[in-house]
Amino acid sequence: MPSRLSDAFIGHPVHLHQKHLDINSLEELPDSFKWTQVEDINHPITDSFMSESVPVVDLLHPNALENIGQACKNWGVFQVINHGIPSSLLDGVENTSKSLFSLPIQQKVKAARPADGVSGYGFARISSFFSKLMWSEGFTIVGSPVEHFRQLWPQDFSKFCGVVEEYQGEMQKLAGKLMLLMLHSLGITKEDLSWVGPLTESKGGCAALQMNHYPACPDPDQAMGLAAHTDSTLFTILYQNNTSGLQVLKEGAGWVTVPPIPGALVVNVGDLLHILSNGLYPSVLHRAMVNRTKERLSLAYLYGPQPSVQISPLPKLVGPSQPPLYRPVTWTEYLGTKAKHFNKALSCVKVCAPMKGLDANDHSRVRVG
Ligand SMILES: O=C(O)CCC(=O)C(=O)O
Ligand SMILES: [Fe+2]
Repeated sequence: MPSRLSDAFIGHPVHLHQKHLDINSLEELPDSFKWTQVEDINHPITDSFMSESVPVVDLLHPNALENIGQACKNWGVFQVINHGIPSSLLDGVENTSKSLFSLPIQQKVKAARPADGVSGYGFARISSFFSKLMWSEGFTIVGSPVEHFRQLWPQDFSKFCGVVEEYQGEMQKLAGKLMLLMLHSLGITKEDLSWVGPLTESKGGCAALQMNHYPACPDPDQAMGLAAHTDSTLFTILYQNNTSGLQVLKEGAGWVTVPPIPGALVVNVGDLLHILSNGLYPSVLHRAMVNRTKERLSLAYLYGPQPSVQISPLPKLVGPSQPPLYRPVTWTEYLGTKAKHFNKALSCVKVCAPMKGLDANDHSRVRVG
């Protein structure tokens, strides 16, 4: 049973049909990047008149706990302010990411992610589920970035490593804090769950840092930055630069843009928290759109438990009238299911059908190309 996150990916190699094409140098959108309604999913795009917006939670507000609970339940996503991460560190990590993606492609591919690996430069892992290509490039870091950064910047890798390591440390602390708040909002304490105590300690959680770059795109209306998906995490903490592009799907409202707020971080519920909460906190479907004139950067801190811990609906949340909807799975096992079934993975670990009609949070209706 793998105990390290990187080992959990080894059994699920990804073979992408988009090799090392440099999208930064393209002046026209090739047909292979043109998405139509068929490749996209069958939900309307909201117009600018929509009245609903993703909640903003102030972590220092006396009602923070209640607001987090409401946001997770109604949206599966919120933006957090007053989170304690210094803005100088956010700027530092944004600049590191900008420097990385500005490198010539020949340099970036020296740190390419291997087919059976998780760390390194490459296109989105989910690309293999779609017939069209996505207008983005990424760099994934699990554990120390030092090996890859030495390949990228043989002379001055250490200053970039320093920034990323500091960011990972701060994210780990914030994730632990948010994990406890989310559990408390469900009426759970860390004494109720044996694996949560160690998880929220300084080196307890497991995480990957995913840097995403969406270059300015000659034809943004036909392109897709990152196709609709849910994250296979407990939750994700995302920093986005000042270019909008992230959208979340809200039942009844369609795609809603998550506007960049200076210094704020986006927190979205992932599939494992969905399972843990027995579907009470829905894993939110999201995607990234692109821009004609501005490049966009985002940094997703993908947070989860120790890979071999069994995740199942919390005993306090199930009972005769609320049967457990999901069977126990480890993160490793779930990543395998996701690698095979993508947006149908949650349905694959479901044990019984919901009482009435379709489960609103079941994304298996999403078309995957
Ligand atoms: O770029 C974004 O806003 C979204 C990134 C994302 O969803 C991911 O990395 O999983
Ligand atoms: Fe995501």
